[in-house]
Amino acid sequence: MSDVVVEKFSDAGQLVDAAAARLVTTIVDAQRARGFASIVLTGGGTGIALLEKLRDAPGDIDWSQIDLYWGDERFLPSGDPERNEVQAREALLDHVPVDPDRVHAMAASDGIYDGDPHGAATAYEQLLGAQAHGNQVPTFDVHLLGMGGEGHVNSLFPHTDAVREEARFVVAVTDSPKPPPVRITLTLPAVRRAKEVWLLVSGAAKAEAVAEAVGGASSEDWPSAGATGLVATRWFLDTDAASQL
Ligand SMILES: O=C(O)[C@H](O)[C@@H](O)[C@H](O)[C@H](O)COP(=O)(O)O
Repeated sequence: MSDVVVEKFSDAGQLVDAAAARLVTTIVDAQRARGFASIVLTGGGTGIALLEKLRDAPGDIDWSQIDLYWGDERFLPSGDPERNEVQAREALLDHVPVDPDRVHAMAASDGIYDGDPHGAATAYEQLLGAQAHGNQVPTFDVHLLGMGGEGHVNSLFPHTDAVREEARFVVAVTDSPKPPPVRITLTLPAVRRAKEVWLLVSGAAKAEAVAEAVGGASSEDWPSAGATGLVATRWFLDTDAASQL
């Protein structure tokens, strides 16, 4: 049984600062222990603010020894500012010496998977398998997540095939209730391959979903309830997001 850790902060800025500091330590520890770290990035305001903070305060991170993946992506043309990858590059990756071969972005809609998000999802699943040293998915050190007010994480929305998926590790979503409609997402079985899952959540609009997920609701109703790490699940909450706990 993995640990569930709930940490509360006075506001979103404090939450992001604490998560960034902890991420530096986690990455450095992983690099010292086995030579590299493996992190799944997320989009959204909080996830991108975390990357900006990491750019300002990177500690002893060895940028050449880190594998970066994405938990989900909006299936849009390359360079589109709404792509999580583009936002992550602007916030952090363009400014630090990461190894481009270790930055594993999901396909854009104007490349070889033009019109074929399912093909793009399959390709990303194969990429994960190729990086997994005999497993189907790498054992990520940390899978970062934001959360929507209805409990969505990655592009896993309530009462959808994607959140119910048990076999596939990456799927396409073609009818996302939040625009844009077409996305690629890791599934809950892939999220659960992370040693630690971190959920960064701020604001009163998320309070009900936080309470439901931490309280053990069904992931079909509240997807974040199913986002658990092998070793630990850490909730970084501001006071408002924690107000219904
Ligand atoms: O793909 C998306 O449409 C968003 O990225 C979304 O999934 C976001 O991550 C969460 O809604 C949390 O967003 P905030 O961190 O901004 O609250």
